[in-house]
Amino acid sequence: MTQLVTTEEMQELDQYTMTTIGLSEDVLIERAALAALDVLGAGAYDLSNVLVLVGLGNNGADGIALARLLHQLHIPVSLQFVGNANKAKPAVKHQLQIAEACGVPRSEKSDFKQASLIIDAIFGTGLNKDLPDGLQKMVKAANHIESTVVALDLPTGVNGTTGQIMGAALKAKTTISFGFIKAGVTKNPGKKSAGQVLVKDIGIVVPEDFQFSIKEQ
Ligand SMILES: NC(=O)C1=CN([C@@H]2O[C@H](COP(=O)(O)OP(=O)(O)OC[C@H]3O[C@@H](n4cnc5c(N)ncnc54)[C@H](O)[C@@H]3O)[C@@H](O)[C@H]2O)[C@@H](O)CC1
Ligand SMILES: [K+]
Repeated sequence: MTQLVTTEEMQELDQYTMTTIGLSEDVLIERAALAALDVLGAGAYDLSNVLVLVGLGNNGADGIALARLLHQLHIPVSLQFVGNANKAKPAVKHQLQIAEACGVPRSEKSDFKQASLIIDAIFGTGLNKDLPDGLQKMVKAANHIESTVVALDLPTGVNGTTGQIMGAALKAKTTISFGFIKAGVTKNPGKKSAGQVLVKDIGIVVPEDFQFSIKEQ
């Protein structure tokens, strides 16, 4: 049996875990990154040149932490920001400081053809409007050359609740869902963008009286 969630429910559970239970945001980010590392380390991916595409919210923070973990294992990895890093959320800036201190390389221009694997850490459950035009173009270019993409939590551009495509969506080989599978990756067209969907525990706590809006499947 699998419990699906809407993005609103996932955000509520993230908040409950942080504010009521007291597990820090950094711990959740580190666990998300470790969970993704677990998947990548299982041997199904070419890790010879990993490119992590990073957005300005916590999905990006997960990606930066993952890049650091890969770098510390001597796996060739570089980080590329999508958007202006100065406008990033505090968690992203914090992860970036740590990554820089550890010497994780940053790349300014995307060369999708060079990458053996692209990690999509641009948008997750926070996506609430269509992708900006420039990002739509970038997503389409990446899809066009059929890069191997592993999406963190959700493929960028997929509405996590409805499965709708918000302008354009990255086509992933695998989507690693943190905590719970978001309903949007079980409904087309989001399902097609998500590829194989895996779910990984990151320590999210569910209140006893919590009512999920979707029945277990
Ligand atoms: N406690 C938490 O909140 C946790 C979050 N985690 C990760 O963080 C993700 C959610 O993070 P965020 O809520 O920061 O959101 P995202 O990182 O998905 O998005 C970042 C922000 O971009 C803005 N935005 C939305 N749509 C946009 C658009 N079309 N164009 C431009 N800007 C747009 C929103 O303000 C949004 O908060 C999850 O999917 C998961 O990967 C995990 O690290 C676990 C813990
Ligand atoms: K993502």
